Amino acid sequence: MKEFVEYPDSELMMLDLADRLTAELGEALRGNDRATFCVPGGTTPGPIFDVMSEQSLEWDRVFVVLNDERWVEEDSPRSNTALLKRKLLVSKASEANLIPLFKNGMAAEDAMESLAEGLEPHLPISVLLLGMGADMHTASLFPGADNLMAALDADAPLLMPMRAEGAGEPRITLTAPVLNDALNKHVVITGAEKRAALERALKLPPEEAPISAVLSGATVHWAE
Ligand SMILES: O=C1O[C@H](COP(=O)(O)O)[C@@H](O)[C@H](O)[C@H]1O
Repeated sequence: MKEFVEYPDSELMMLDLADRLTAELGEALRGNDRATFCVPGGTTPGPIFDVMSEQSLEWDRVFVVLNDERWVEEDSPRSNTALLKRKLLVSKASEANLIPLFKNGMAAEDAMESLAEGLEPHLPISVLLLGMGADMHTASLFPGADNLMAALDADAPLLMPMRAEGAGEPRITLTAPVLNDALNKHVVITGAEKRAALERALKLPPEEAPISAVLSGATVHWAE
């Protein structure tokens, strides 16, 4: 891990982190014609998205992709794509471009190739924000998942389908090498349980604690 930043409260963390991510995207756009912003789903990042969506940036040059998607249709409350469309891709950020990680009416395994083709031109990721579950999963790299070892491999493809007991539905995830190639890497976590899980993960191999596979060079942001 590069740095562990502890904030007095989660509201302040979300505001500070939003500013930092927007600044890093701005920096990426100064040197390139476009930037790729890779973000988590789940319950944590909503307040960051709320702030960022109102911030001034050349959003039409930003390409947004999820770390992972739950293989459910967009009308499901579990859809990470729906969260993005509701929280980030609104207001000023409605100009940003979404790189899809879901295809209606197809199995994850069958959609993998065409979704990877859509992602490939936008790599490496300019700015990566990851979340983490209390079980030490990040993206959809779950402990005990069927394709975990393949997704951690340095030669992994860009995307992999993933099924795990703790995951609920089938998943699709960016793999560890794609996440690790990101030019700026952040992890956001809240609460004592996740902080304890992160501390445990630092002593465990990635097959037991997948978050530990992507911590190198990452700044971890924590608040109660
Ligand atoms: O299922 C998922 O979980 C993680 C963590 O979610 P949270 O609700 O505990 O914040 C998330 O980072 C990932 O993108 C998501 O698909």
